[in-house]
Amino acid sequence: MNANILQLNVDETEAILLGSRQCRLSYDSDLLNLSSLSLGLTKPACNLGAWFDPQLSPHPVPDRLSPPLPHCLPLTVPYLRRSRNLRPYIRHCSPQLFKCPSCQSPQLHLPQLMQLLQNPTVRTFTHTKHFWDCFDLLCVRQVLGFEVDTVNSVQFSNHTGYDHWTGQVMTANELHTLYDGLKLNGVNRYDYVLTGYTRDASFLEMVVDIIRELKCQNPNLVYVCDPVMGDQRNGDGYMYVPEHLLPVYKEKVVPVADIITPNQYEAEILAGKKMNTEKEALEVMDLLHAMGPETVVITSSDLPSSLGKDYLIALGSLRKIKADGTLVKERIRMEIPKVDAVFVGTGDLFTAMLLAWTHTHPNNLKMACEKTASALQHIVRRTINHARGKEPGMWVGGGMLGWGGGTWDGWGGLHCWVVGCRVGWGGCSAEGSVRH
Ligand SMILES: Nc1ncnc2c1ncn2[C@@H]1O[C@H](COP(=O)(O)OP(=O)(O)O)[C@@H](O)[C@H]1O
Ligand code: PXP
Repeated sequence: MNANILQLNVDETEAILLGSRQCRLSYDSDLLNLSSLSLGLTKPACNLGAWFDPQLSPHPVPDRLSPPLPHCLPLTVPYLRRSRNLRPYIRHCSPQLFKCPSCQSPQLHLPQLMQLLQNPTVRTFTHTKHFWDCFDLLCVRQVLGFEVDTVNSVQFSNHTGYDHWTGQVMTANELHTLYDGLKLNGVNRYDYVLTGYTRDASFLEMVVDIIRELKCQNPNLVYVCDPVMGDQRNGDGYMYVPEHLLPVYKEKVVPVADIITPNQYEAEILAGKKMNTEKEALEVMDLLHAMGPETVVITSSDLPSSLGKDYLIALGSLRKIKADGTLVKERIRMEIPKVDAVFVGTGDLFTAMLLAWTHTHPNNLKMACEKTASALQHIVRRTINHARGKEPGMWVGGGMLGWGGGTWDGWGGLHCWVVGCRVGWGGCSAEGSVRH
C-alpha cells in the first residue's frame, strides 16, 4: 500500500476475490487474512472487472490467503478468458509464477496492462486518440466504467503552455450540429456532462444552452465544469484563453454547474477576490457557491502548508440545502506532496477522476477527493520517474491501474458527455506531459 501511495481506510477497504466459481464458493469465510491484516467482508460484489498490475502484486505473497494467491490468480485468467466479452482483452495474457531473486517468495507476473471492462461498448461520435483526452477518457470510461461520448472543443498541435501552438477551434454551430444528431436519434440523455478547455465564447454559450436542455431530459444530470482559463507562472497569474471568456464563465457557465474544479488562479478571477490565507480561500469558495455550484474544489493553491514547502494545498467545499431545508456544509483541506516539476493537463485528469469518485461516493466529498488526489499523486510520480528514466514506458496503464485495486458495484449504463480538447500527437508517452 505504501508503495502505491494508498492509505488504509479502515471503514472502507476493498478486496476482490478472483477465481473459478468453484474456487470462490469454497472461500466461505467472512474474513480475509492478508499477512498481519484481517479484513471483514461486508458487501460482496462480483464480475465487475479486474485489473492486474505487476507493481501491485503483493510482496511478499501472503501465505495465509486461502487458496494461496499465486495459485488462485493464474487459475483466474483461463476462467476469465472463457467469457466472450472479456476474451479480446486478455488474449495476450500469459501469467507466470517466478521466484523473487532476493527473498525467493513466489511472485505472480502478469502483463503490465490487462483491463477487463464492465461496459465495453461506447457510443462515440467524435473519437479522440490523443494524449490528454485519451488519458481522461481512459480514466473515466475504461478504468472506472462509464460510457463516454466526447466532443473535441479544440484540436491543437500541443498544449497552449508552449511558446507556439496551432490547430482548430470548434464553433458553436459545429457543436450544435453534433448535438442535433444526438437529438434526432433520441440519444441525448446523459447522467453527467464534463467540460474542460474551450476558447470560443459562443461555443461556451452553446454548451450552456445544451446543458439546460439536457437537464430537462434528465433533472438529475450533474454538470462538472473545469473552468480552464489560466494558471500561475512564477507567482503571476496568466490566461491561456482569450480574456473575454471570463465573463461568460462567471455569468453563464458557473451558474449552471453543479461541481467546479478551478485552480487557485481561476478561483480568484471567478470570485474577484485574492486568497492569500485559508480564511480568504474559504470566502472565495463561498462566493463561488453563491454563483451556483454545490461543490467547489480548488485543485491546487500556494497557501502555506503546515507540513512544509514541499506540499501543495487543495481545498474542497460542499454546500447544499437538503429537501428538509437543512443546510449541509463540508470543507476539506488536502496537503499533497509536491513533485518538483510542472505538469500540464493534471487539472483535466483531476476533474475526470473527481466526477467518477463523486458518483461512487455521492455523500462523501472527502472520500472522493482523497481517492482523486491519491490517483494524481501516483500518476505524477510515475510520470516524473519515467521522464527521469527510472521507469519503463507506457506508464499510463500501470499508473492509473496501480492505484485502483478495488471493486466497483452498481455502475450499469451511465452515460457521460465530455466536452474537452484534443491536444498533441505524441500518443501516451509521458515526455509530452512534463515541463521542467
Ligand atoms: N507538481 C505537482 N506535484 C504533485 N501533484 C501535482 C503537481 N501538479 C499537479 N498535481 C496534482 O494535480 C492536481 C491538479 O493540479 P493543478 O495544477 O491544480 O491543475 P490545473 O492547474 O491544471 O487545473 C493537484 O491537485 C495535484 O493532485
Ligand atoms: N491548454 C490546452 C490546449 C489544454 O487542453 C489545457 C488542458 O485542458 C490547458 C491549456 C490547461 O492545462 P492545465 O491542466 O495544465 O492547466
